[in-house]
Amino acid sequence: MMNYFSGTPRPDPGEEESPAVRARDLTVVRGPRTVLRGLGFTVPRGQVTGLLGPSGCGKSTLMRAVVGTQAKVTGTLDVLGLPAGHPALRTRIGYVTQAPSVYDDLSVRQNLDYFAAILDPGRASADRRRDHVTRAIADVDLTPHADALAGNLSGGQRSRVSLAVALLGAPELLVLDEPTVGLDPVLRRDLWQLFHALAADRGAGLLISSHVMDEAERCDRLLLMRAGEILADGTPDALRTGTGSDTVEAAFLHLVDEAAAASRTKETSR
Ligand SMILES: Nc1ncnc2c1ncn2[C@@H]1O[C@H](COP(=O)(O)OP(=O)(O)OP(=O)(O)O)[C@@H](O)[C@H]1O
Repeated sequence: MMNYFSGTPRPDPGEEESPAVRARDLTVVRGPRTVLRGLGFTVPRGQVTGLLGPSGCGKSTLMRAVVGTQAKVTGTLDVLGLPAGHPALRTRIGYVTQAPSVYDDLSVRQNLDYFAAILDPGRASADRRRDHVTRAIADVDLTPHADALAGNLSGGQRSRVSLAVALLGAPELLVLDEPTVGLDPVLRRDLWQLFHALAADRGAGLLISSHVMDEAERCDRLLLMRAGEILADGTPDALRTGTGSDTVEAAFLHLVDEAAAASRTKETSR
C-alpha cells in the first residue's frame, strides 16, 4: 500500500493497472539535433528497469522527458496514467539528477526537513514528516551522519542525500540518473538492495540509468540505448539468450554490430 501525503490526488482505479511509464513514438529535439527518435517502451511498476547505453546516447534526455522537465517532446508519453509533466505527478515521482541538489550549509536532516516541508506542509503533519525524514535517512544509510553539514560530506554521501530527498513521500516512480557513479562496491551493492526492496515492498517502479554494463545484470528489465534509439527491451536473461551471449555487455555489443550491419545493408540497397 502506498503512502500518500494529504492533498496528493489518488490515481483513478484504472490508472493503478497502467505501467509506470508508457512511451510511443517519443521524439526529443535539443538544439539542432534530434536526440531521441521515435522511441516506444514501457517501465513496469514494482520492478527495477535499467536504462543502459554509452555516454551521450540520450539517457538523461529520456529521463528528463519522463519527469516533465524536457522541452520539445513529441509523441505519447504517459507516466502513472497521466501525460508526462502533469502537475499531479509532482509528488508521485522521485527524481535524482547526476548533480546532487543539496544545501551545503544545512545538515543532512535539515536538508530533508526542508524538502519534506515543501512536499507535505503544515503543522498538522509535523510528526509524519519527521517519520518520513528519519526513514529516508536510514534507507540511504546516512543515520550516523544525520547531523553533519552536507558541505562536509563526501561526493557519494552527498548523492545519497539527494536520493533520500527523492524517497520522501514514498514516490510511485523513481527516476535515478546514474545514482551509483563514484560509489565504492559495498555501497553500490547496498543501494541496489535498496532499489529492489523499494520495488518489491513498496511496489514502486524504478528507472535507473547507468553506462556501466555490469550494473545491467542487477536489473529486472533493461532498455538498451544507442544513439537516441532503443536497441533492445527485455530481461537480462532474455537478452543474453536471444543473442547467444554470456553477459549483457556481450549482448549489447552483438546488438550494436547487428544494427550497424542492418544500416549498411539499407545504405547499399538505396
Ligand atoms: N542543450 C543541448 N543542446 C543540444 N544538444 C544537447 C543538449 N544537451 C544534450 N545534448 C546532446 O544530446 C545527446 C544526449 O545527451 P544526454 O545527456 O541525454 O546523454 P546521456 O546518455 O545521458 O549521456 P551521459 O551518460 O554522458 O550522461 C548528447 O549527444 C548531447 O550532446
